[in-house]
Amino acid sequence: MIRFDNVSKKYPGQTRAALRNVTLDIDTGEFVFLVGRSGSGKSTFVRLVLRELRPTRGAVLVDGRDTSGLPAWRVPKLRRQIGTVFQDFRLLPGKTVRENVAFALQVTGYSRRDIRTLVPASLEMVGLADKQDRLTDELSGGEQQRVAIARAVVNRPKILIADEPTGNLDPTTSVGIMKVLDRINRLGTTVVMATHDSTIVDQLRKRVIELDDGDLVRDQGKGTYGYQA
Ligand SMILES: Nc1ncnc2c1ncn2[C@@H]1O[C@H](COP(=O)(O)OP(=O)(O)OP(=O)(O)O)[C@@H](O)[C@H]1O
Repeated sequence: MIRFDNVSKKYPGQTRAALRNVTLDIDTGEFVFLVGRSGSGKSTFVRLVLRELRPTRGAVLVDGRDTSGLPAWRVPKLRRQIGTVFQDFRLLPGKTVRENVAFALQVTGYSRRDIRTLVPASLEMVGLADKQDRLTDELSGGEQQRVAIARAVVNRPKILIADEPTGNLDPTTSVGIMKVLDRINRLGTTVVMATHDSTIVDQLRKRVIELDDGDLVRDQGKGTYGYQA
């Protein structure tokens, strides 16, 4: 589903590459933790998958397609296959839970009928079926992150990328978020989660990919966090 083939990325004006010769394959349906110290290249990795960046060398393939060669008009279609969730939720203020999730579908031209079935189904999956008419500003952090997850997967993307999704949440709330991500993964979505949360990584024992200063230094099945922050 995601393939990095000898990928290097150097930002303009930088002497050191942010990623160096990274080769890996993430199969359909996998759950992968992406770990590494601050500045090790995790966000660069994520941005390459989303084709916000192009590799300086090598190729990034998403669902079999080399993203470098994609013309600009095909990029939105690529991104629709990839749901994204961030540490800071990024919800629309002043709107309800339902409106936040529906918005993602409205802007991509879904019919009202599809929106009426997809939005409640997605909110049900994250455990917010009873909060659809609440303003997101009035929800707890954990609930807001659930809304963001519902929005990310409402169009049933093949891949979900979560960049520090528990970074602003307390440990108990984080466990709830991980249950939701696990449920989405079990339904067939490939999940890549960049995280500094060692407790979660050590508890869930999924595949762990570690970056260190731009190098892929570990790719471990049923892995642990594995380093001291
Ligand atoms: N837009 C940019 N221009 C120049 N250098 C950048 C840019 N973005 C990131 N970098 C550099 O690339 C390297 C990797 O950064 P990246 O943001 O991918 O790390 P990260 O692992 O996501 O860090 P964090 O855990 O703090 O989010 C760092 O040295 C960073 O300073």
